[in-house]
Amino acid sequence: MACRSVISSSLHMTNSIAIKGVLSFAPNPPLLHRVPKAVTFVSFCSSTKPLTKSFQVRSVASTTEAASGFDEMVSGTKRKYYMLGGKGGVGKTSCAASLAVKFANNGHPTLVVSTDPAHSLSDSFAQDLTGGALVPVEGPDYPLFALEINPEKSREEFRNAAQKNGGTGVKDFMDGMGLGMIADQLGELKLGELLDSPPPGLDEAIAISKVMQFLESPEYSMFSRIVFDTAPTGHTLRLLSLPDFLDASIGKILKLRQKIASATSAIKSVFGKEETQQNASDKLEKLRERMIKVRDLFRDTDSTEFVIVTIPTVMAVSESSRLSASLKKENVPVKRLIVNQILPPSTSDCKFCAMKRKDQMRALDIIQNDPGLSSLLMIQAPLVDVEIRGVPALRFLGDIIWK
Ligand SMILES: Nc1ncnc2c1ncn2[C@@H]1O[C@H](COP(=O)(O)OP(=O)(O)OP(=O)(O)O)[C@@H](O)[C@H]1O
Repeated sequence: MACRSVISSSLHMTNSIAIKGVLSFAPNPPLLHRVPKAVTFVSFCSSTKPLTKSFQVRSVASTTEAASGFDEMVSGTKRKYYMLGGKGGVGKTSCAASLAVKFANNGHPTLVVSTDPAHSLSDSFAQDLTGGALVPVEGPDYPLFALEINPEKSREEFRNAAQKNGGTGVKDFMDGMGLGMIADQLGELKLGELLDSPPPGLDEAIAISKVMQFLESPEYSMFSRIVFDTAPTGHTLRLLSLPDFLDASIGKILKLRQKIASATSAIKSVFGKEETQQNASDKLEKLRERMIKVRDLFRDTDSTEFVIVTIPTVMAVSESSRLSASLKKENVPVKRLIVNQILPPSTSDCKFCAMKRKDQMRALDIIQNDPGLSSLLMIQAPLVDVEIRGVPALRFLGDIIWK
């Protein structure tokens, strides 16, 4: 038996076999402006009797009834950061992009940033957003810009600054001056090694610190909402401890540099390198400051929230449970859990759908019994039958998720 149970956009439906209900969203009070929107829920199964309208609307409502608390997310003009993260492929980019569109359509000049080395923002918005610079996204009512950070390029900048001060460049320099003991201390920092074969998460740490650098510049001051589409869980977890590690490493290098400054200044002035070293030192100090800002930003309950995205499978939920525990341990504020791609209701399932639904129920059950996950506000997002690409599709998804 062929069976379909879908939720579809009125923008999308051309061959609606059985449109069962139209639910008009009662929009939340706008910050500046909001366009009312109607979304059509469709459910049909080719060989079974059609669903009744009342069942349809009631069932869909049960899928989406838990409000995301968007009112709270959208209120206020003070800048807020939202970081969306989870296992690979669960829909982080779609959820992040739909949130960014929703903020922009509610009056917030918004920036959506991808720090995932495998960017998919361009695919999600169906626009070319590559290039490592601010790119305007066409479509939303208020300004929405996207930024895909190039981790390779950022890492190269970091490497250059570090090498001049504490990496192999300085080590060789000091070896040459008979300061081997200090050089050994430098070896302990393992910074050169770190940069040569960076662990997962370093790229992301550097990418986010790059964003911090951008945010200090005046052209970024307009953004009141900043949404991060982060790299998959493993990277994010390592990222949380990296700023501390890097901060300590850079701090040690700077201290060391001060110690040897007097010993080397005469030699450096002979070789005319004083100015270059000072510039590099300033750069490193700035990077260190940014790392501290990144660390503080991740833990600032007033302005930042990490939203966990998952799907209803045992594997994804287990990973989300670990992520939630780690975020808690690191004092990163988490309030919401999106369970994405939930099968919409249907009176009659094919064998495949019935099995899938049972699996999903089991995964939802695990969430309810998980001490960390169950304490979060669960937002259930349905599996839709459109590919989430382009602003209209993101707006459609956003209106379902962010209520
Ligand atoms: N609720 C949904 N219904 C239907 N398709 C969805 C839904 N959410 C996401 N998708 C689709 O799933 C695919 C993966 O989504 P997305 O790129 O957002 O995931 P991701 O977690 O960011 O992936 P990655 O870890 O690879 O960056 C995309 O094709 C997207 O259109």
